[in-house]
Amino acid sequence: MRVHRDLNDLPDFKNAVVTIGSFDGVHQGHQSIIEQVRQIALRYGGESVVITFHPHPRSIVFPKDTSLRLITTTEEKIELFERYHIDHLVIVPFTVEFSQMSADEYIEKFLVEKFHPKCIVIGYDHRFGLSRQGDIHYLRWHCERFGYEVVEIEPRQVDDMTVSSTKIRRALENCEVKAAAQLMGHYFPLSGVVVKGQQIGRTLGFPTANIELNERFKLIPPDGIYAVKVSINAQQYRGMLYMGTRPTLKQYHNRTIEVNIFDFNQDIYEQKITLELVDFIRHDQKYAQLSDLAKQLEQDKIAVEKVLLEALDEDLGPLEHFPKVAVVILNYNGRAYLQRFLPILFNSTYPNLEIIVADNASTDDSIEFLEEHYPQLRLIELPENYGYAGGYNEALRQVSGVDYYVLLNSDIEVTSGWIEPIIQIMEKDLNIGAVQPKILSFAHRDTFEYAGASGGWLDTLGYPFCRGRIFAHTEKDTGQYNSTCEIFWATGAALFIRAELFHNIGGFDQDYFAHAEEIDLCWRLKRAGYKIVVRPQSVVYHVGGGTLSYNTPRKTYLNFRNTLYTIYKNESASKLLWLLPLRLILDGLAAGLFLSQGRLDHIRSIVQAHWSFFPKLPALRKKRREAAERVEKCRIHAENHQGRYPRSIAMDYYGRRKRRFEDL
Ligand SMILES: Cc1cc2nc3c(=O)[nH]c(=O)nc-3n(C[C@H](O)[C@H](O)[C@H](O)COP(=O)(O)O)c2cc1C
Ligand SMILES: Nc1ncnc2c1ncn2[C@@H]1O[C@H](COP(=O)(O)OP(=O)(O)O)[C@@H](O)[C@H]1O
Repeated sequence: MRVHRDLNDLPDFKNAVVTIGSFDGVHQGHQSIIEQVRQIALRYGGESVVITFHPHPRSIVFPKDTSLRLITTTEEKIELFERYHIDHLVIVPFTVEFSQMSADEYIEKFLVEKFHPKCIVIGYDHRFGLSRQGDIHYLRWHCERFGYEVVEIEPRQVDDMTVSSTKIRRALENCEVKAAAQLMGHYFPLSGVVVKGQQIGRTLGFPTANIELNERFKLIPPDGIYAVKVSINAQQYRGMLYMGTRPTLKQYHNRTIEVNIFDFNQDIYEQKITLELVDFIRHDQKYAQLSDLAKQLEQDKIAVEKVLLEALDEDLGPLEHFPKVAVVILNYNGRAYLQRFLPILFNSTYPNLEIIVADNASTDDSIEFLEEHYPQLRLIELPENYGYAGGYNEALRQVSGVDYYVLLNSDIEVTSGWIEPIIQIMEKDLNIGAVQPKILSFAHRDTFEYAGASGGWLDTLGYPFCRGRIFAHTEKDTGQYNSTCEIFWATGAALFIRAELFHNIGGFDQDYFAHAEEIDLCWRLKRAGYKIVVRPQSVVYHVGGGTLSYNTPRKTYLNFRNTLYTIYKNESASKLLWLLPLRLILDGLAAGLFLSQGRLDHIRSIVQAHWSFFPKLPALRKKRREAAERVEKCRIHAENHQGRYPRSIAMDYYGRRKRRFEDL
């Protein structure tokens, strides 16, 4: 798009198809006019031209009227028009002199002489020239003489636009920036220049770039805190916006507009900054002390992070390119599953996909089956059964040149478009390390599946549970956990992870053999500052218990031992001092539960688990140190605690009878 601001320096437009207006907000009504202009231009082989004015004509014609409120400044309109692919934007300098042109002069000296239009697209209410003499009829009256065509925008469309502008203004005045965005077809923009403030922000741990607006008529939503997207120098960031009089500060009470930008640390004084308001978080408030405000800011940040992640769902356009994805199934005697589920996997719509089966030394006829029926599939034959952790480590070492790994259990039925929504979000946010889809039960298709459900959480004592499954209680899926959000761990049953990151963070810990190794892997990623996310737009069905059926003594052993490993490797030293002894007691209680059920071999499993952990503690210190080194090597931010439940899930489940995740 070319922007012209000087009427004496316009190009020779080719078959110009022109529309004229103030286009405040460049909302959906305006967008449909722009689309009409583009279509007509296409028909004539001409150029699309939007003419608008700066400053706003009303501010010149009625200089004493200060009630004017604009949704968008001229600079913001330029950025928005850019998105809608017009060829030329002409910003006419609106002066008293310009306003005094007669309707005839406006047509002849301005429209015809400057633009030589082939077509003028205009609504019934458009007026021009001194005292608003000219209208669409007048324009039509002259069309033969000047050789242009007039296309009238449907009256209903014009009226809808007026209604829409009013609704947008009202929504913005009521803090409803999300509703305004829906009406506009884009977020409400707020732009200006970063100026110096009182330098208090940095002392609170939240530096805030103070913004000076450059349009006195700009409509500003009410004071409060908003989740925003931030653009500086064509770079996108996320942040939280504050607008208010800072009642907490004793000495300053001027209204400020300031933004704390996440994951950002640059001096940007005097630079241009544009915000897009995604959602309202809370109203301005007075705090007794600055330390209380700082605590509140921590909470605000969590709320804003959540809102921005959810907003991603609506923002994501189609994928522009398709990074290479390798789905790697680790198979152990799963021929029946391969036969059943591979054809469905091959129906995946994602275009840049390699499907690999790594065989963990199966003793059934898996290999023969694959060689006969899937010669196109890459088969990695492992010499022995390394378990889940070791099997994947070995196999993935042999899978290079791909951007993403998808670790998929053999007993999963995918859905055709299951890959795209996940790659979309991982491409958009580089801070996301791993993602899981929504995991439903293969047998009871409206119910979450035990392993993973709609995302993994971890309680304060290190007990995992899921959004949709707590202990043995799995919930029905009624869409209650359909939002994309951060979690603590993503299930290894269907785990999307950046390929390079998998290796850099050290892959799985092979000592686990199987069970809960993904929690350890995800925890390391979280410690390095990465996000783990569930993307419920992607759905898969899991048979479950496929390789290691639930409730076997072996599984109990691995479960208890591996949980101890995970805690010991990842928890802070000070917390371990009380947590490990407490776990001993709690595991003792679990043993009591097994005793009451007469399942003595499970008690033996717990004893074995402890026996293979506690005496080995000195040796395990090396493991802990190595994990910490890996974490430091991969660090992108401070440790990410999202998805860590601050209470005991057992207390809430058994004591407070909380069965559903949404009741926690
Ligand atoms: C997300 C966010 C929320 C805020 N909420 C409040 C608030 O409720 N009450 C208040 O007095 N100040 C609030 N502040 C403003 C702080 O007082 C402000 O950041 C501080 O005065 C720093 O100003 P400075 O940039 O001029 O140094 C908030 C700031 C941010 C970034
Ligand atoms: N994460 C960040 N968010 C906002 N501003 C930041 C950030 N990191 C560094 N800055 C810089 O610090 C300034 C804000 O710091 P602050 O102590 O609030 O000072 P001031 O009162 O002058 O705004 C910004 O103008 C910007 O130049």
